[in-house]
Amino acid sequence: MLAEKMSLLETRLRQIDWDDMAAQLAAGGAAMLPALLGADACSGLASLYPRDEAFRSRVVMARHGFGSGEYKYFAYPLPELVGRLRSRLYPGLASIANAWQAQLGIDARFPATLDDFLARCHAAGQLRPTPLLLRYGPGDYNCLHQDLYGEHVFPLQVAVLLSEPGRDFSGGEFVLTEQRPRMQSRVEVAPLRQGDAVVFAVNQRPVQGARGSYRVTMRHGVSRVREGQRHTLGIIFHDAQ
Ligand SMILES: O=C(O)CCC(=O)C(=O)O
Ligand SMILES: [Fe+2]
Repeated sequence: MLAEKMSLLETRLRQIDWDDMAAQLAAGGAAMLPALLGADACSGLASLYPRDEAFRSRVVMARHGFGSGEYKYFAYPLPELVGRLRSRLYPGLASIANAWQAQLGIDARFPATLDDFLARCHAAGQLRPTPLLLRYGPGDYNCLHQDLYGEHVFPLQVAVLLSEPGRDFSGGEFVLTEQRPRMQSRVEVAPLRQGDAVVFAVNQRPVQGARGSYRVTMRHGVSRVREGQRHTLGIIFHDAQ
């Protein structure tokens, strides 16, 4: 079963058009990866939520003013599917991240493999895993935020919708805002179905202007769930302090 899910995932990962992803990110700050996971993989991941032994911590969003609903950070070792997604998505995203660094005139580059990037995080005391499962019920939402957990930040992250809109829940749209210098903010909604992923900028991204590149600040969140239950898998590449 797991072997079958892994080979489906490998096939899907090999189909990713990284140039198209870079172009989507440059155009709007988010890129869709349709059908990254199958329905079985989605329900399997969502069903881990109550299993406390798989996680290192639980966050009740209302207690921190983050919104309403809750999430749990996975413990190491990550479930195989989550670990595989994180390590296999990283290299392509690192190429995009390095092109962004060049565009912004920043010398530092991200290493080619997740292991090498995590070694940097770990050497700086960012040791705790950040992939997470989120759970929302009726009335829950996730305020606009950025997932920053220390000095080392990988500039792109991925969220996979594990529930099916219209069947499992209504409302609960994934939203992104883009704050542009001296301009009003722009908003984008990612039209996710079950198993679809969205790739987006964690913090800032470059935009090509008439006189060189400038940075815009991105935030993401989830609008209010109206009915049902919505689960998401979040893949953040930097570890946390
Ligand atoms: O539930 C969502 O779609 C948002 C998840 C999120 O904030 C994240 O993955 O960082
Ligand atoms: Fe987030």
